[in-house]
Amino acid sequence: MNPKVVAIIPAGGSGRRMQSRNPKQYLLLDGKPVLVHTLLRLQQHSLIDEILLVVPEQDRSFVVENIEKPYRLTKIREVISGGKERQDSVRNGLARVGDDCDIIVVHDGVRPFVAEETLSQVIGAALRFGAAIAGVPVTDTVKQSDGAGNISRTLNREALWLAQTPQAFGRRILQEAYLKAAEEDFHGTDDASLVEHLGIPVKLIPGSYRNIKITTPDDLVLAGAFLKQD
Ligand SMILES: Nc1ccn([C@@H]2O[C@H](COP(=O)(O)OP(=O)(O)OP(=O)(O)O)[C@@H](O)[C@H]2O)c(=O)n1
Ligand SMILES: C[C@](O)(CO)[C@H](O)COP(=O)(O)O
Repeated sequence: MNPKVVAIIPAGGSGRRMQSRNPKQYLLLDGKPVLVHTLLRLQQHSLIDEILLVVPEQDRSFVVENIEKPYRLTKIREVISGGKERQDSVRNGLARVGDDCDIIVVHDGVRPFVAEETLSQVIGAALRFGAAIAGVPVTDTVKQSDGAGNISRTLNREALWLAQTPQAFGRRILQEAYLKAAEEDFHGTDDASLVEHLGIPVKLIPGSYRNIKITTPDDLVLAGAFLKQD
């Protein structure tokens, strides 16, 4: 039997660094909200069975009426209220995952350029090894600051990667990681950090430099250029 794959899409942020009136997940790219671009990529992926979409609590009905229904996002099983931090939003999504799920894929609602191939490879590696994320090698030289405006050391770039989403995990592994994080008040900026905290190895799958997270106004300019090329 095929494994059941559920995608949790955290889109519950307010986009402070974008400094726009509307949260960045609703800003238009080529006439469609950023979040719709992202969701269509997951909707169209043959390995993804269900989507749990997490949005700001006050936006749930807006998202159902203006995103889920008009764009026929039929894989969305539930639109869930987000929490204060990204980790809280993913936790709310995780609470709605059924026991029949084998693999959970977490993917930021604001990474609209995720490639089909990246999703396939990350899901495949999670099936084989239990935990896998997409990432790209660092291309700049990385300095550690001493916190007072000086460099304390230069890190070895050979070993450094930028973590992206998608990040995929066996269901029980991610549930256990979130449980331990709650018990120990552990906070991470991605889901893999929580699994690493469990002591479980996580595979790094080379992704794409195009899989940007829309974070600042400059990212929207870049996204517009990528769309023109597609
Ligand atoms: N409480 C939160 C915060 C973030 N996210 C989601 O997690 C993803 C990555 O977060 P980020 O880029 O930091 O989004 P924001 O928190 O909205 O941005 P900022 O930090 O600039 O406020 C986004 O899809 C965002 O909507 C979420 O679901 N719930
Ligand atoms: C999960 C993530 O996209 C991996 O790079 C990133 O850590 C999210 O960070 P943010 O500060 O919530 O944007």
